[in-house]
Amino acid sequence: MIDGVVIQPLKQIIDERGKVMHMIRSDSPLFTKFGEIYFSIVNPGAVKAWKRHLRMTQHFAVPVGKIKLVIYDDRLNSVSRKKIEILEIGEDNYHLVRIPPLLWYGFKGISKEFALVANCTDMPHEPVESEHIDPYDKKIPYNWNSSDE
Ligand SMILES: Cc1cn([C@H]2C[C@H](O)[C@@H](COP(=O)(O)OP(=O)(O)O[C@H]3O[C@H](C)C(=O)[C@H](O)[C@H]3O)O2)c(=O)[nH]c1=O
Repeated sequence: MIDGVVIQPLKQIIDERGKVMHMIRSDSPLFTKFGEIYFSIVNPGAVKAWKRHLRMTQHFAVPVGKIKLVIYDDRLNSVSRKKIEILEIGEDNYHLVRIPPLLWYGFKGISKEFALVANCTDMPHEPVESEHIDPYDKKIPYNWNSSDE
């Protein structure tokens, strides 16, 4: 596991009318501070990568569809430096994932229909505190065309 990444199963309360899907609450040990909640839609097969936030901690949940979420640690003094974490999360494997600042991450839509990524952050979005590199940049040892088998 990459140092600082937390993966927590989330509850779904299902009945004949639909369901309630938990995400995060202020008395959760994962919660620090509220910044913003926004949603990212990922089309099937689309890759949104690589991104890195300098100050923002993010909490992802995917209540619709499914994504492959890949996180890469190249933090200089990290105990998990050079480690890659590959997770498949979505409505059928419903989890909250905390991504601390300074980790590279990206995700790919792997469901038949679009996936919806809900992101609860500890600060409002600021374009200057995030960095982006090409999904196929050799700096990150992961191939988005890989089946990960
Ligand atoms: C988040 C945001 C984005 N934008 C603009 C910037 C781009 O021109 C466009 C698409 O943004 P981006 O390519 O970053 O979208 P996603 O790939 O869905 O990523 C977003 O949602 C995932 C989950 C992340 O983790 C990112 O940090 C977050 O930016 O919207 C804004 O103008 N305001 C905003 O608050």
